[in-house]
Amino acid sequence: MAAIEIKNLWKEYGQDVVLERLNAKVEEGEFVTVVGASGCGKTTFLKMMLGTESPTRGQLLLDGKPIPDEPDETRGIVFQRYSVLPHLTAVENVMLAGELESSRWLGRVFGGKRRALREQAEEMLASVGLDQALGKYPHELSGGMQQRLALAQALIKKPRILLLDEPFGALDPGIRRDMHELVLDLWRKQDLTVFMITHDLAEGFFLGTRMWVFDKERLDPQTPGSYGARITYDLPVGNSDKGTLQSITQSVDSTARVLGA
Ligand SMILES: Nc1ncnc2c1ncn2[C@@H]1O[C@H](COP(=O)(O)OP(=O)(O)OP(=O)(O)O)[C@@H](O)[C@H]1O
Repeated sequence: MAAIEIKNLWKEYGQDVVLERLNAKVEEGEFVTVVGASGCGKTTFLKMMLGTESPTRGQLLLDGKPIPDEPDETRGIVFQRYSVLPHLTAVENVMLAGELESSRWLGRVFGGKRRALREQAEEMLASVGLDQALGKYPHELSGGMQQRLALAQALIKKPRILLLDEPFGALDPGIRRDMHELVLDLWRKQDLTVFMITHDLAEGFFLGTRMWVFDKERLDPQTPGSYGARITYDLPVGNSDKGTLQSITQSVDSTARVLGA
């Protein structure tokens, strides 16, 4: 059985169809990169994976059961600009992410549990290269370091699935390359299944084992919300030729022109 199964999935907001008829199976350990025009529903899909949005039709299954409809320890998420508490240090921010999970009602843990959590948070920060920044506050960290902190927060609960919504979009190219290495390392070492949205096709090709293109097959320029996006390409990346890359770029650009009009 595939770890994740998407069966005839739809998402509509009122009259607007955002996603329609998505079908796919994803095995444990795949790294799926998701590209597509702005506004065609990539984040909406990730939110359904996280459980903060529900499908309007169809099913999203994890191990054959509907994916939990609220965030839990199975899934971690990193956004392009992350939100941490500015008055907490790096290690405290990571501990908080672990605390909220292990003590749902109080939101705090004490004594031996707290010491264990601190150790875990320190290890997690070391694994993302922030061992020298445990006591730093978010405003003392660079953009790349802040995204490392966001990764540590997402991973403290040992999720099976890591959801990344353009996590490196705001970073300089050099820093991005370091982050690529880090994310590939975490993916391999922690046996993660990753879904990562990117606007950068080359990044999608480089990082993924599989790339999905979200695009509208049917597009009415007068009412772009009449039809939803689908997975128009599902490619094992690494094996794709330049022509494919070009035709994806053309179709995504023409949808982007209509949606951005
Ligand atoms: N809560 C909501 N209520 C109504 N419409 C929404 C809601 N959330 C998203 N949408 C609409 O759904 C569509 C898809 O949005 P989404 O953010 O998923 O696109 P995206 O592909 O991730 O875009 P981007 O690449 O710019 O982040 C947009 O038209 C957006 O306005």
